[in-house]
Amino acid sequence: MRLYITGGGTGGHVTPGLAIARYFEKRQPETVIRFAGSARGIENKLVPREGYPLDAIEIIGLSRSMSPKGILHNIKAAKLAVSAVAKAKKLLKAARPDCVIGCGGYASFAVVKAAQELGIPTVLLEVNALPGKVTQMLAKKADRVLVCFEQAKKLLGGDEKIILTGAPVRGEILAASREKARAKFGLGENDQLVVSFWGSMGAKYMNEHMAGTLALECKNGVSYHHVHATGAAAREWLPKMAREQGADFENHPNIQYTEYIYDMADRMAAADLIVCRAGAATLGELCMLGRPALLVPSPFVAENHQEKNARALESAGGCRVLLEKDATPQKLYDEIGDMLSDPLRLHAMGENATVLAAHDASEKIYREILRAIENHGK
Ligand SMILES: CC(=O)N[C@H]1[C@@H](OP(=O)(O)OP(=O)(O)OC[C@H]2O[C@@H](n3ccc(=O)[nH]c3=O)[C@H](O)[C@@H]2O)O[C@H](CO)[C@@H](O)[C@@H]1O
Repeated sequence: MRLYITGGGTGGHVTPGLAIARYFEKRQPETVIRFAGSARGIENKLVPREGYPLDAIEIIGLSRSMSPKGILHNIKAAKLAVSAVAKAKKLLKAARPDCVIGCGGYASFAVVKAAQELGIPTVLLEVNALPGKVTQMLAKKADRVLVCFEQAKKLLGGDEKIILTGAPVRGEILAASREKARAKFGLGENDQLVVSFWGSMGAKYMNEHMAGTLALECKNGVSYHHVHATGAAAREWLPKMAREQGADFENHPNIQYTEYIYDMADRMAAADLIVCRAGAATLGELCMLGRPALLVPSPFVAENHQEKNARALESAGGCRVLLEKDATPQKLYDEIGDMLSDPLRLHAMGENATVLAAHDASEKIYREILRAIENHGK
């Protein structure tokens, strides 16, 4: 079996692909897997780390602006899309996959489009409640469209090749043990750990606020541990900004920052509270691990879909939602303190989150990919 998995730009389009790859290898160890992504996306860090070959596709997203600059950008994007499809065809002819799996992002558009033109079976995975543009454009010719929300199924027309599987969660998340993870980080029974990050890429505005929150924590000498992932863009300026506001990290070794949390499964499993955005992959992980969260949905995503994701978890009692406009440094600090002050309530919140976990998603996805290959062209 040969699979070609494509997706990228942000982690939310890469980690589900990696989860599918790992699960396929578990079920069919001889599977040969390649990835394709955009030339500059986060997949260039994440995919090689997992030991898979990654082909780069030169492609850029469309601008929503109708200014002369926006129009010029879109002309360039359209030209690149044409050459990206041609390049993807060459890559596919060399890789000869049995199926191409598209997990979203512009690079996946080029590869899935090329596969459809070459007559190779294609499966799309749409992790969001509101299907993205790439899914909308490619769904018609795909052999299967796998979705994670009922709402997405309806919005895509609801025909029988659109299948509700749930989001695949990385194997490390499924295997994580809270006890082992807490021992790994040297946490005692009464130690509390807060883990925060703003999606796979960081977020400028929320990172500015988190700098203030970290400064408040340092100044007030909080008793809990806090690890914040800045994302690549804020790696340099966030700690500087926090220091300017009085964060003396050296004297408060409990308060730490890092560019990216690579051992997220252990960090999440060990955490008493997770503070983050409401991207689909992240929410799937929170539910699978049953961890309580304070969610600050990004308001800058298509049709505000993160708030919809977050409200679904909130109505199950699995998180607290704080809108970005209200998430000042002081408010974040107060909410974190308030949530940690009631461990029983936090525990109940984590338990509530597990109700939304899609435990059999990977197996369902595996079977649908096999069916797509088997029934292709019939
Ligand atoms: C701003 C934006 O467009 N966000 C979208 C993007 O989010 P984003 O790329 O942030 O995606 P998700 O929240 O879905 O996934 C992030 C993934 O990165 C991991 N992670 C993150 C930070 C870190 O330091 N370490 C780490 O391992 C998380 O555990 C998770 O597995 O794709 C998602 C899936 O299409 C969408 O729902 C989001 O709305």
